[in-house]
Amino acid sequence: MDLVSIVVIIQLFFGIVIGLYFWNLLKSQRTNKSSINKESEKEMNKLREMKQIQLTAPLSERIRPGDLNEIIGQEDGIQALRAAICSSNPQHVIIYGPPGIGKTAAARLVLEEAKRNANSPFRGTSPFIEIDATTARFDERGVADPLIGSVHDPIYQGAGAMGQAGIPQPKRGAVSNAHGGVLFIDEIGELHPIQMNKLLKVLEDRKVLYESAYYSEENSNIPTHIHQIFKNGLPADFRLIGATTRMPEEIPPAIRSRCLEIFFRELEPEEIIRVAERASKKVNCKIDNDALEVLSIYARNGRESVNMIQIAASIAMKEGRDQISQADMEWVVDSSRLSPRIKPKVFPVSRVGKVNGLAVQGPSTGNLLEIEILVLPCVTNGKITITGIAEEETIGGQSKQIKRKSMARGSIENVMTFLKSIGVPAHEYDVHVNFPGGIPVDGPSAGLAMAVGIYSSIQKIPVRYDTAMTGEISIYGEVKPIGGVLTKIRAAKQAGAKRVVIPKANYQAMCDKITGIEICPVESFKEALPLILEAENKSTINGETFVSNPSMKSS
Ligand SMILES: Nc1ncnc2c1ncn2[C@@H]1O[C@H](COP(=O)(O)OP(=O)(O)OP(=O)(O)O)[C@@H](O)[C@H]1O
Repeated sequence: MDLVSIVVIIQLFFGIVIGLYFWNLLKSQRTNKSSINKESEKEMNKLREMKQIQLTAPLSERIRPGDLNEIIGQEDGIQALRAAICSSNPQHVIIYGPPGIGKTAAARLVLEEAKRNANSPFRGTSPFIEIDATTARFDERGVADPLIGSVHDPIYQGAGAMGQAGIPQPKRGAVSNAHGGVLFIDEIGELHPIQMNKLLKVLEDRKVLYESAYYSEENSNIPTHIHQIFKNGLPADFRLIGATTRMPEEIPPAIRSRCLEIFFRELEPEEIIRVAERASKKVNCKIDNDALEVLSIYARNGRESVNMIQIAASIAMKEGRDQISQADMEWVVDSSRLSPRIKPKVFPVSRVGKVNGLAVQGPSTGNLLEIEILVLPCVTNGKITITGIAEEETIGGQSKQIKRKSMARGSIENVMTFLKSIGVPAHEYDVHVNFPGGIPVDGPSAGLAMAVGIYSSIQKIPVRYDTAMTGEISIYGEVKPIGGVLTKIRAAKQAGAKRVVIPKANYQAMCDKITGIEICPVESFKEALPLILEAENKSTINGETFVSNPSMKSS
C-alpha cells in the first residue's frame, strides 16, 4: 500500500468520525427540540385547563369602591387628588395617611375619572401600573430592577439567541410600563435611597437611560430598536402617585418638592360604620344595628371594617341567611382575636391640674393627650419632673437621622419662665408633669396645656373637663401655631370635648367644616385662661387680669 492510499484511508476515517459526530449532534438537537415541544404541549394543556377553572370573585373585590364618590370621609383629600390628576396638566402626587383608609382605592380610581375629561392628556388606553416599594427589590449590579428596568447582558443565563449573538437587551421596568399613564408606588417611603434617586432622574428626564459594557454603536448585529434605546433612552413619561403611612418629614425633600402633597385622614367611628354598611350592601347582606355597634368598637379603619363584614357575611351566607347579626359579629371578634379600639376620652369631671392636651401621631392620626400636674411647695428653688415622655426623639428619614432631646422638656422651661414673669410663684413649687397613656408628645405643642395645668395647680382652680387645647407658648405668653390642627380638632371632638382652644394663627376656613365642637382661636395665655378654667373670679397679677379662685383648696 503506497503512502497516498494510507493518507486517503486516514482522511476517510476522520471524515466518517466527524460526519458521525455532527449527525449525532443534529439528532440529539432534534430529540431535544421534540422533547421540548412535547413538554411545552403538556404545559399548554395544563394552562388551558387552569384557565377554565374560575371561582367566584372574592368578596373583597366586590366590596372595593368602584367610584371616587364611594370613598367615605376623604372628601378634602379626593378633591385635591382630582385637582392634581384630572386636570389638563396633571401633577405628581404623594398621599399621606394611616393604613386602610382608602389611599390605594382612590389612586386606582382617579385615573379612570381623568380619562373621562376631554382635556386630559391621559387617553382611554393609558395604563395604571402599581408597585409596592417594600417588595421592589433591585440588584445593585443592575441585573434586575422592577421599578426602573435593567439591561440583560449576554453573559447572563437565559440571554437566549440575542445573548449568544453578544447583544445586551434592555428590560422595561414599571416606570416605562406606566408611560402615558399613572405609576402608583404604595409605601413610597420605604423605597431604597438608590431607587429613589434613580426615580428622581426618571421624573426629571421623562425617560430611562441604560448602559452596558456589551453595547457598541458600531455593532451591526444589534437590532435598530436596541440602538435607539441605548442612544435615546426608553420613554417613561407618567404621573407618579405615591402613598405612604410615614410623616412628610421622613420623605426625601427632593421627591416632596416635585409632588403635590395630599393628606387622607383617619376615619371617624361613624364613617367606619358607613364603610361597613356600604360593604354589606355590596355583598347583598343586611346588617343589624347591634352588629354595627360591635364593629365600630373593634374596627380601626376602613379595611378592618370591610374585612369584618366579609367574614360575618360569609358565616351568614353559609347558614342561608341574608342578615348579619350581632352574634355573627361577636364571633368574628372572638375568632380573629380583635382588641377594642381604645381612644382616650375627656375626664368625667373638672379637676385641678388635669388638662386635656392634643397630640398627632403619624401623618394624620389625632389623640387626646391626658396631662396631669401636681405642685408641691418647696423650700428653695423648685425642681421640675416630667414623666411619661420619650427623653430623646429621632427625627429624619432613612437617609439622615438625628437625635434630639425631647422638646416637651424645653417647652416646660418656657412655661415656668412665663408664669414667673406674670407673678405666679412657680419657682416656689416642685412641679411634676405626667403624660399617662404612652401617647407620644410631639414637641412644644403641649406648651399651652402645661401652662394651664401648672397655673391651675398653683391657684387651685379646676380645669374644664370638656375643653381640650393645643398650642406652643412663648416666654411672653403668646400662643404660637402648631402642626396638624384639623386632626387635633377632630380628635378633641371624638374624645367628647365640647370646646377646643387653638392658636389663632392656625385658624383657617376649613375649621368651620367641623361641627359639634366650639373652636376658640386665641393669641395669648391670658385670652385662653377664661375659656379653659372653671372659675369665674378674676384677679389681677402685675397689672394683668386672670381668672382665679383662691378659695378652692383642692380638687
Ligand atoms: N374611606 C373609605 N371608604 C370606603 N372604603 C374604604 C375606605 N377606606 C378603606 N376602604 C376599604 O378598605 C379597602 C382597603 O383600603 P385601601 O387599600 O385603599 O387602604 P390604604 O389607605 O391604601 O391602606 P394601606 O396604606 O395599608 O395600603 C378598600 O378596598 C375599601 O374596600
